[in-house]
Amino acid sequence: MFTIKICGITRHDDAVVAAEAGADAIGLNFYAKSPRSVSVETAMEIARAVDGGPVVVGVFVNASAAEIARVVAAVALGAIQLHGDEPAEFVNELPHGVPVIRAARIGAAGLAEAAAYRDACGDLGRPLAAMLLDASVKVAPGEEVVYGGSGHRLDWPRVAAERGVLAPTPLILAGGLTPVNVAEAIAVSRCDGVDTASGVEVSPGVKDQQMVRSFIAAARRALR
Ligand SMILES: O=C(O)c1ccccc1NCC(=O)[C@H](O)[C@H](O)COP(=O)(O)O
Repeated sequence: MFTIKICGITRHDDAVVAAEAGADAIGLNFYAKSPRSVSVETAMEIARAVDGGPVVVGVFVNASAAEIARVVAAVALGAIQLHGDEPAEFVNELPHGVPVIRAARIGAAGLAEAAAYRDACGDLGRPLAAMLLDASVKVAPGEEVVYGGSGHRLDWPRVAAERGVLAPTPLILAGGLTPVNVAEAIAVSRCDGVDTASGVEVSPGVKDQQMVRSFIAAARRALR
């Protein structure tokens, strides 16, 4: 569905730079606790700025189906990224005709859990458009779960070794990707696409526009 996604964009100009540099998708984050969260009004403005360009993906963490439907309609999102603890059955409550990407935080158990989730969505008649593989971050008891944007890397060789269990679902590698490591990440993991948030930033939600351009160019070369 897409191969290069720049996530956590909060500024109109960063979205335009990503689009002009050839991003296939941009991610707008609607999780209020994220430093990259945007209001629906800002999201509408950003989506208008890149109209006809990259797919605009809405990132949600444990939002209600009604809330997601409201945002999808207002912002004309091209895809929904579930990045929380939503069960597989939840996909059936989402607006029809909008592709769903599941973010799976990959820990010690590897990709098997993600494959079971993917299969359950298929059985429900709502196959996933892609699976986004993100890092799982250990937190101390009582601390907030880190759902995403952690800058932590996955075990790329392990992803490559286990990716077959998720075939033929497209795999988007995320977690700690930067302009410097993205080519190696693609070569080693053999994923179909890549996603980055913190790896191209000056500060959370503020993209370094040169890093965005470099990331996209390096990823594009490596994905050829
Ligand atoms: O970026 C966030 O702050 C975030 C918070 C909660 C859920 C998801 C979030 N980001 C979603 C993404 O798709 C990120 O690009 C992905 O987690 C990778 O982040 P990073 O390691 O910073 O590149």
